[in-house]
Amino acid sequence: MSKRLAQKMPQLSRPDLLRDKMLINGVWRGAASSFEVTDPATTAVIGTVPDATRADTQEAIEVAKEAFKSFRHKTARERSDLLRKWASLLRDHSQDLGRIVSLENGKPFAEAHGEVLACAQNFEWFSESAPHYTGDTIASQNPNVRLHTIKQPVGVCGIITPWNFPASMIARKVGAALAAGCTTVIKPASETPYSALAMAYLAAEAGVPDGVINVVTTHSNTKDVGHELCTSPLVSKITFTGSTPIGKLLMNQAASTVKKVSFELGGNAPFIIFEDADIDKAVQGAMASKFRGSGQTCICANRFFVHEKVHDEFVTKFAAAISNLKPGHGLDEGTTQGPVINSKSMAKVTEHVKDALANGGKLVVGGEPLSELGPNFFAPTLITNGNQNMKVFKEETFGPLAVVAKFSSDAEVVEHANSVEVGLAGYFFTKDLVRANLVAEALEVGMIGINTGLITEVALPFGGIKESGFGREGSRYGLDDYTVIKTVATSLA
Ligand SMILES: NC(=O)c1ccc[n+]([C@@H]2O[C@H](COP(=O)([O-])OP(=O)(O)OC[C@H]3O[C@@H](n4cnc5c(N)ncnc54)[C@H](O)[C@@H]3O)[C@@H](O)[C@H]2O)c1
Ligand SMILES: O=CCCC(=O)O
Repeated sequence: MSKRLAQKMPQLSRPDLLRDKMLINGVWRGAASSFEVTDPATTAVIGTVPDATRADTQEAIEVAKEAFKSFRHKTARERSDLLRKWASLLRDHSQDLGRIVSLENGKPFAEAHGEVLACAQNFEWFSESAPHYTGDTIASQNPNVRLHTIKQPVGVCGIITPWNFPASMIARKVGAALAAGCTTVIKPASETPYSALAMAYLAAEAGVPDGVINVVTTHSNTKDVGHELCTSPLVSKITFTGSTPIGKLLMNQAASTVKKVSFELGGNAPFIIFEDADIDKAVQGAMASKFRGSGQTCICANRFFVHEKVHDEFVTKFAAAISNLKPGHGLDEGTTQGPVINSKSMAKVTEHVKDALANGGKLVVGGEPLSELGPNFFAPTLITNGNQNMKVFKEETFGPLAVVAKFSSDAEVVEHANSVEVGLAGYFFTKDLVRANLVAEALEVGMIGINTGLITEVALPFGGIKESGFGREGSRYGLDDYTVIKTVATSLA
């Protein structure tokens, strides 16, 4: 273990939560080879985990299929109790889990800890939903027929998740899956497997039966493992959160066996400030929406549109707030801004900054890597004079870059906001009730924040439209994606 690593390795009150094996059928085991996981702030190695193969994945799928035979018959109350216990263990160990999330993802500890609590809330939500999720009695058109529906678990779910929320992207899916009575094979991102493994370890402690939750970690065999999950006839559903290009690839693969699918894909959120907005509130919202996770959340504001009458006031206050951010290691006290995940992300932020400046942008704050902090730190950056020729107005940066464009009319700004292929989240600030309704209806996105930059909570139906995907996670719709409706017609004649 490297010295650099030892400095940042968090002290855990439960060191056994840092698992270095994968979980198949209740057994913690290795694979033929393993891969290294690194701390994005330093690139020091945290440890190694198994590099699962297609054969390992087939085994995990088979045991999940076997476990489904009995798990599907657990009563809703029994599944509810399991989720409640799991949530409670997550709360008990939230400090340790937060440290693991922060270490492997890079986000500040406070954000990582918040993510763990969000996981517990997800399990609590689905624990409450399970016993209340029932079919319907339907009035038939025929007096001699009775119709009713039953909702049944879809079966084995393949779960593929990204690194930006190493814990909560899994919780949203596995919470709903277990509430419905499904079993799962989880493939976490290779950058952040430890959070997934720790959560699965606590699931076993909560009493989740062997084979219900399986975790396969992989790096060099990602394509094979993904292909197996998406094409195996034993898997009934694929749920994926990640980029739009990989989503399209997996959707194609899943079509071969007509699986039920839900896809939470990339965004490119517009953030609009109208002339009647409360500017201080808008700055607060912009900070929360743009810089959470160092700009690496799928619902991060990516394109700022500010009315010409309030542009200068907003820019001055936004620049001051950005200058107050404190970049550093996520586990260091006082850090409010971690690194980006890797060199590929650094390259993308750098490219978007250069491109914006080459297309007439004016640098206000930041603009450069913070190499003295580590290889993956980029200064929180603000650029004005934004325009539609810039790359950042066409694709998400997924990094700490905010570019502001001026606008002068509602029609113009809505047209620009809708000019991209994706539609996940959108935000706007106004005090005008009529405008608020009309703009909310006009924006082509799945989720809208009005006078707020923070929208995520478990009660909110989370998901996108257009090329941001489909399906809704959390909320009262969250179980629909993990169940099938069976209709029963009974003849009385
Ligand atoms: N809509 C949402 O809820 C949401 C949430 C988080 C992230 N995202 C999006 O995810 C992207 C960033 O995450 P990322 O870089 O990890 O995305 P990614 O698509 O590269 O990876 C996501 C997951 O897919 C896996 N993967 C990659 N290639 C694969 C393949 N060929 N077959 C099977 N699996 C494969 C990765 O290992 C990871 O587990 C951004 O575009 C972001 O907007 C969306
Ligand atoms: O990155 C996507 C999820 C964002 C969130 O949970 O707020």
